[in-house]
Amino acid sequence: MTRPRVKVCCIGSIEEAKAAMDAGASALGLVGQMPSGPGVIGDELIHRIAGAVPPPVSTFLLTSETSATDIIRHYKKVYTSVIQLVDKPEAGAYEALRRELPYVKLVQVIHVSDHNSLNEATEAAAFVDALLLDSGNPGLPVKVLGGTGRTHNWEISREITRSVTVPVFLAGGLHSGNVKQAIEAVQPYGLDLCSGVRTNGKLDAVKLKAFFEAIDI
Ligand SMILES: O=C(O)c1ccccc1NCC(=O)[C@H](O)[C@H](O)COP(=O)(O)O
Repeated sequence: MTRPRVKVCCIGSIEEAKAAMDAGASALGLVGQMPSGPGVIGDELIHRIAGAVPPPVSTFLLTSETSATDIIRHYKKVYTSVIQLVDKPEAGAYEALRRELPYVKLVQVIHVSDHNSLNEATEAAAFVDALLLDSGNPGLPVKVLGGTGRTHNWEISREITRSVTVPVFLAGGLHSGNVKQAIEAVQPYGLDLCSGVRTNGKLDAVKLKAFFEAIDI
């Protein structure tokens, strides 16, 4: 089994970006305005961090916008290499994003809850460069779109990775103690995590090292 790529999310400073890259991260997540969650930073800071990251490492803007116009407006404040859509986009948005931003990679988050998530994933996979399976709940009065620290049903996630041809990242409650089991269960292309490598909201070098050691297979 090859080692999955790792995206360290909720990066809050250039120092955190460097620490994550030094530990072995292939990608960094930069969380824009969200209805809730612990990892949100301002667009000006996202732009600065993205500008400081060298080319082999991807920078993901996490946006909760759902219309193409608003997603493009958000992107044009930060200029990351990837846009991660954490909510379901409006009809026609993927096509408009491809037309307007043909050089930007798109990642769609699927909040895995039940077997409908498989349909949602296969539909989205036709339009994007990768999927990211997470544990949020967009159905709540105040939407929860990530950063929950909770795992979800990995059997459904495994079904999704088997069914789609695009790369799949697994997220939601991953940490050094459960990541090996998660890789075996889901066999994802990549892993994404936020709270599992943080203490009191700050990136924790000890947890980060333990996480990369745990996936050193
Ligand atoms: O962290 C947030 O505030 C957040 C809010 C809304 C969407 C995404 C958010 N975080 C970024 C991520 O994509 C996390 O890496 C992912 O949800 C996994 O988080 P965790 O379960 O804490 O590892």
